[in-house]
Amino acid sequence: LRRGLPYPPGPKGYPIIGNMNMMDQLTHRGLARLAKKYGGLLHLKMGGLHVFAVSTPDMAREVLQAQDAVFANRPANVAIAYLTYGQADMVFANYGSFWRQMRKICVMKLFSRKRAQSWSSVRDEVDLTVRTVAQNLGSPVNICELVLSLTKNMTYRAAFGSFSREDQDDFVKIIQEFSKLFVAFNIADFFPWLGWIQAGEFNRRLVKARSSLDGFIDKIIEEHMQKRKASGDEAADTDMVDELLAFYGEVDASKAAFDDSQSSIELTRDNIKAIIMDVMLGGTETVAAAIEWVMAELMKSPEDMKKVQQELADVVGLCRFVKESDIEKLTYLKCTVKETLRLHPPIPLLLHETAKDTVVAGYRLPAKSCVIINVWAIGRDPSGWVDPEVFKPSRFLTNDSAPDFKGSDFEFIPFGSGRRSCPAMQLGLYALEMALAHLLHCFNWELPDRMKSSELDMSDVFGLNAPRAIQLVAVPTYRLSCPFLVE
Ligand code: HEM
Repeated sequence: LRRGLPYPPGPKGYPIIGNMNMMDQLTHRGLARLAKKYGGLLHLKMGGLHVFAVSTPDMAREVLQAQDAVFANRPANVAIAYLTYGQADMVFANYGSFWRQMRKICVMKLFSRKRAQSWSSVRDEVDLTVRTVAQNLGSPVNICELVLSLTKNMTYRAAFGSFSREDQDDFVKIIQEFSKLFVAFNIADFFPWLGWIQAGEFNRRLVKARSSLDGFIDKIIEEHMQKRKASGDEAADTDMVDELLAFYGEVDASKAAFDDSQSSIELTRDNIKAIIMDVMLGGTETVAAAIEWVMAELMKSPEDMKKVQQELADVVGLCRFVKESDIEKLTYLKCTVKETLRLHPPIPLLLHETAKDTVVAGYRLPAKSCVIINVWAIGRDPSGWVDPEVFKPSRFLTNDSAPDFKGSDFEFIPFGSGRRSCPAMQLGLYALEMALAHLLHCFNWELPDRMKSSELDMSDVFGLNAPRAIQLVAVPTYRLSCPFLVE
């Protein structure tokens, strides 16, 4: 029956290559343009690979709710399979008992509110960032660099505990190379029989990247194991590596079956390395891009900046610093964060894969197809939003039915929805809100060189994330009445 059904509409392709001449359209903007012509579920054929793009809230509901289990796998290209030790991590693991166990460990041991060290890493690094700004009052500050260094330090501290600056720089370079390789064009992904054309050079790059990560994390794992031995496994100050080492077994767990009935879980070194990489990739640029976009939107809209800062003055006052307990009362700041994540979701395209042949809206989708959910287009879809292109935080303020990002309002899914949604949403939001509350409470921000807010460029670029094309630079002045003590 399914074989008789048509594929969803899409641009006509050429024999053999299909739509590979349209590779450059596989971005959030390119796919949104195609969706205007072909609809909320469209079909492209990239060589031998079927690709489906989902661009409306209704279609997202079909895929992420009605048939969640069918769409819960991840497509793994050659680079992803190699760099994740054969999908031995959580982000790229296929849906099943292995992924379920990994996710349980990560949620309970790394991202939960009970893991105080992840959350205190946020507070310590926000504090250091505020001090850095206080030392540069009156001078232009590159906000992109400032917040990227904040989130890198935050994740690095949470993952590895203490760190030296050189170690961190090396690690950041390794992760950047991983990000590039994940999205690099590799002909073997589309025509496996043509892989030999590129194989030599591409494979050498993959091997080099993975052996750098091996060398780096092996050293850290050894140090942590020594520390555990010395303290009899009971060290009070545990970081993510310590938490993961508690599950370490000298078995080859990539081959071990993780069935749900197993009461004890064993992780290999490869699992531990791959999870740490997930955390660095998942938690660094996402949060940094979101902070920078909120700052940019507020500088572009002085009215909203005034409302956010007035709220901070009302709730916190101007003679003490923001405390964690203030955050829940900062309603307008929270609406501003939501509105920014609607317009600039840090992960604009979600990548899923079909586990079996299926039917959506009367169309056929074969097993092992790549399904791209365009969160960026969905957040701007006129069926879900009034004036979708306008930045208006108050749209989240007025009524109880305003969409929330918990995943059941399909017009607003910056953290995804369903089984594969972000497991660290609370931690990510905490970092985002703490950083913004401090930066906007302590300082006023002006654009440099008398630039008008209307002149601020809001273009984005496409990669694994969608950061600003032009880095935001602004000049801080101190706003509080209590003195700032820079040690
Ligand atoms: C503003 C911050 C963040 C945003 C907007 C965000 C967004 C997302 C999205 C959209 C997904 C994929 C959902 C899907 O494919 O359906 C995801 C997955 C994931 N995120 Fe986040 N994220 C954020 C922060 C973080 C942080 C701080 C961490 C870790 C420290 C993290 C770790 C992960 C992991 C491990 C996954 C993979 C889950 C899986 O495949 O089962 N994220 N995130």
